[in-house]
Amino acid sequence: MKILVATTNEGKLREIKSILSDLDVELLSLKDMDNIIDVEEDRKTFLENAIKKATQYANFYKLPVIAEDSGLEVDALEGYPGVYSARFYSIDYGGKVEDESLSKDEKNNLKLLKLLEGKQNRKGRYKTVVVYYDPEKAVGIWTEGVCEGEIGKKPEGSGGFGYDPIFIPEGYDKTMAQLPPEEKNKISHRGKALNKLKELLIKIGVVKVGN
Ligand SMILES: O=P(O)(O)OP(=O)(O)OP(=O)(O)OC[C@H]1O[C@@H](n2cnc3c(O)ncnc32)[C@H](O)[C@@H]1O
Ligand SMILES: [Mg+2]
Repeated sequence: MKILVATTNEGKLREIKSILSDLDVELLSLKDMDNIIDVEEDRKTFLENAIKKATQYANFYKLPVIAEDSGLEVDALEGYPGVYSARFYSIDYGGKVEDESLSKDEKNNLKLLKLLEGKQNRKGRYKTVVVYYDPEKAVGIWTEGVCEGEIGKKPEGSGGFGYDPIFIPEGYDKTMAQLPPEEKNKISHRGKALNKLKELLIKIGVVKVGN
């Protein structure tokens, strides 16, 4: 069976495909589709955004879909960036970063480090909500995963994506970007949520292990 991994984020796509690689399914990406629709993420929670993405993509492409909404919540910033994690550099909270010579991820990280300058409490966590939705069989499942950690003082490492160069997982003295991908997938919010989803999909007979 085919499942569309409906994300525009290459880093997420890479990790989702690797974590689900032991399933007997063909994982498609938006690049395999004839045309790409844009789903506006205007909801207040990861769950609502993930449901919106999964249902809109599934109903448009008439395929079972896995979509997720995720982000970083920082305690000293009242939980920001949260659902604004992808575009944190461009929102009013904490001021905008306009340096067009930087990538979106670099602008997000620069803004976060600036807002945490001098702050003792650097605790934070990655959160994701993953949604599987099959419009034909009317099967909808969602799972979530959390990865506790703290924000480092400067970007380190070249692996992963997004906030990984400044996110130090609990129990580690390295950033997520300094860990090999398989290590990140074992401890990340995405790995936890997708492994829960895998278990449920196998349990209800939607997928099997082994390809
Ligand atoms: O919505 P889609 O198309 O899936 O792609 P996106 O990048 O916009 O994804 P989100 O809306 O879920 O925003 C998640 C942002 O949170 C950050 N993020 C999520 N998971 C991460 C991870 O594992 N490592 C580093 N940053 C992460 C990163 O900046 C993402 O852009
Ligand atoms: Mg998004």
